[in-house]
Amino acid sequence: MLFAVKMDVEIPQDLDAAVREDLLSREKNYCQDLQKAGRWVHIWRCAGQYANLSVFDVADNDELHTLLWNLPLFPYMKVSVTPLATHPSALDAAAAAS
Ligand SMILES: O=C(O)CC1=CCC(=O)O1
Repeated sequence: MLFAVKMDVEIPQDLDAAVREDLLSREKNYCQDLQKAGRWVHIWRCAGQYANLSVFDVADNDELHTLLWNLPLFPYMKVSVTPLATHPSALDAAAAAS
């Protein structure tokens, strides 16, 4: 199942710099591990925002919830989830088949 997920990041300005760097490092590793596993299939920066628009390919809502809940930055994010369905005009074979 495909989900579009928008993550708006709001890290407090007064968060300790070392804690911030550790969070960002763990977030990057977590994200890249999920990309390698084929779960996190797109991540795009939303231009002009400290936010990303991502696409996840997961078994179900529960798997998505677990992946999002375990994001190191989760406590500092607003997350919105949109389930995706096939668009009838899509040329992309992978999109049409899913
Ligand atoms: O910078 C962001 O958009 C937050 C984020 C999610 C995964 C990652 O590596 O950074």
